[in-house]
Amino acid sequence: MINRKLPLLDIHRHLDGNVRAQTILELGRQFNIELPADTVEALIPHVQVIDPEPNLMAFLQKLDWGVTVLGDYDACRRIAIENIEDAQAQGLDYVELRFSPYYMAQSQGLHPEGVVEAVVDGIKSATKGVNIKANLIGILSRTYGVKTCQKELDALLAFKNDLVAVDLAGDEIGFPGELFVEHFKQVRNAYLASTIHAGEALGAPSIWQAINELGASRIGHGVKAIEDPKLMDYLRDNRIGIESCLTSNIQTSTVNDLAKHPLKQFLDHGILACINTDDPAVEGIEIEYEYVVAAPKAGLSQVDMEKAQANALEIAFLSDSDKKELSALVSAR
Ligand SMILES: O=c1[nH]cnc2c1ncn2[C@@H]1O[C@H](CO)[C@@H](O)[C@H]1O
Ligand SMILES: [Zn+2]
Repeated sequence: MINRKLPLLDIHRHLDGNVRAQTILELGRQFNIELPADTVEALIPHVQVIDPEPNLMAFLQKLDWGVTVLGDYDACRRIAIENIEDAQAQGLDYVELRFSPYYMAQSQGLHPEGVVEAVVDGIKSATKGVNIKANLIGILSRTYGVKTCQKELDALLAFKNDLVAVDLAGDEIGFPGELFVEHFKQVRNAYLASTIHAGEALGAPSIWQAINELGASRIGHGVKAIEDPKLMDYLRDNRIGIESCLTSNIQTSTVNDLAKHPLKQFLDHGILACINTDDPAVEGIEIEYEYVVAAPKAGLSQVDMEKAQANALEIAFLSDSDKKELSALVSAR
């Protein structure tokens, strides 16, 4: 269960993997984009994973309608605002929302920089005067290749003051981290942190590469760390956090049974691992489901879940004073 006396965070949540089905329908109509269905019920199987997909890439296809309907910058702003509304409705105190401006821009010919501007603007306006804090992480969608990722990075760096980190997501097997060393040099030079999707589709060497060559201070998924005892020690000793996403790992067939998910072992080893959603609308889950249903199935006790909640705050891209403030706010409620 979620302990409401502790701050509730989701620090691995894709804004563009979390577009409401109703919004996809409405934007489809607004921009005359033909959708595979014209009711929410009939659209669900096209935009949501129902049974586990055979692999990561099959899972990722389910995100596509959510960005295909982004016909203008206001549509991008709208989904950013709705992401804050939904996170707040879930009782989240703090979210790190990540998004790929090129992925959001490409279908309808928008400019990635305009997309970043619209998302930043939407998040700023939606978080004013409400009880939720949010930060943005920019994504390089590796599936589009090295050159496109450079353009995507340029668009993100134009708004570097509005971001806390840069991530690398998409096809880990087809576009391994080795291709993106130059990109993450620029990320470091811009004084931004990096968190990298690694050890999800590839093994432990991909996690070592993310740390040593891309400068990752956190790892998205990191499931395969369990295969390398030296890496397990390294993650613990260097306080490199793991953003676990339990249901996502089942739906991508990264793990075939929650009882075999390594999160419990990460926690027992003293690694700063935490519980997150990934792409909630696409997965048909929310943060509460991860704590109430998925985490117990993965063998976590109440104490483990509270540890995971505390770890999320520990590794969040927030200053120490912001972390203290968040804790104080929550314990006073
Ligand atoms: O679980 C995941 N693993 C790897 N990449 C992902 C995952 N979920 C979403 N994306 C990728 O993130 C970008 C949109 O934010 C897209 O590139 C999408 O394919
Ligand atoms: Zn992810």
